[in-house]
Amino acid sequence: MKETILVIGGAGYIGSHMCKHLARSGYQPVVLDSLIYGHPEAVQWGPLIRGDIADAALLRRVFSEYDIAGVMHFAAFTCVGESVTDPARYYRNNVAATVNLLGEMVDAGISNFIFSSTCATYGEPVEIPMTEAHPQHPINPYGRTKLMVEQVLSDFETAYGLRSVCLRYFNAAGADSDGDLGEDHRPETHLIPLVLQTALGQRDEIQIFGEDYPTPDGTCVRDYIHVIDLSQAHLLALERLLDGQPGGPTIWATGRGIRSGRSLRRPGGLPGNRFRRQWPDGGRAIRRP
Ligand SMILES: O=c1ccn([C@@H]2O[C@H](COP(=O)(O)OP(=O)(O)O[C@H]3O[C@H](CO)[C@@H](O)[C@H](O)[C@H]3O)[C@@H](O)[C@H]2O)c(=O)[nH]1
Repeated sequence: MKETILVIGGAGYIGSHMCKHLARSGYQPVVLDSLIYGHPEAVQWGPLIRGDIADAALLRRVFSEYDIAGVMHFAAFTCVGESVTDPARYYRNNVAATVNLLGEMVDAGISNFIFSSTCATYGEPVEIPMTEAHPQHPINPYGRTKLMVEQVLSDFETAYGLRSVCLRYFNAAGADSDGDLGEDHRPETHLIPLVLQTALGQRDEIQIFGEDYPTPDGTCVRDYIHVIDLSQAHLLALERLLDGQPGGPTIWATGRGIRSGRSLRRPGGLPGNRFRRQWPDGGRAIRRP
């Protein structure tokens, strides 16, 4: 058995896939999750500690109980629209609680940190394809919370030697190929699960947000990367730090943008096409932040 890795948010979508991948690769994942959004049944490859990273006493207990070689952090709030309407919730959880975690890691002498950042730290692209050097001007509070943590990490490395890799990734999609895990947000706000739920008749309708983007059908473009590929990316980043190599930011994407409007084509294997394009007021679909 290799090292023990603390996976914060390991009961969530990407975090749970990460735990399975860690276990298969010979590591022992230990999950810390508040279970606000996580699913306890998704934690199958190691212990689950229920708690919040804002709780310093809990973190101290976890760090003294386990010999933790590295921390992977997936426990952010991620709904872009909600971050606009309730930014306090996002800055408290995504920034303040994460700074608490990092401070406790420094005190415990744990110096390897893998951070799930986001391409949302870039804002509107000024050049495509984007590289790590692309200017970072996030356009919503969610993206700003992630950028702030990236900046904190840079300062913590300089001052305390806390090394980190920030994975700025695009839209996670897909599910575990054995069927053990999948995507299950409650409430669900993500495009692909919503399309599938609509096609299955579990929802009456889906709206495509925005028809005035500079694309052939006017809908927004995203780059969807498979969650298993993302797990492998996180593992490579972790092993780089465990090998003593320097960290830094890194982009993960497929390089192939897909328009939201294309998601309304009949999903493979599902009967018929339940989607009817309809706008009650005859107007255009409004963009979401
Ligand atoms: O009912 C819906 C839901 C979404 N969309 C659009 O579909 C695209 C994808 O949306 P969604 O699946 O909600 O993902 P994002 O808003 O792009 O955000 C995700 O992807 C980001 C990286 O791109 C991550 O940082 C976030 O955590 C993650 O929620 C966007 O253009 C949305 O406006 C719709 O048109 N209708």
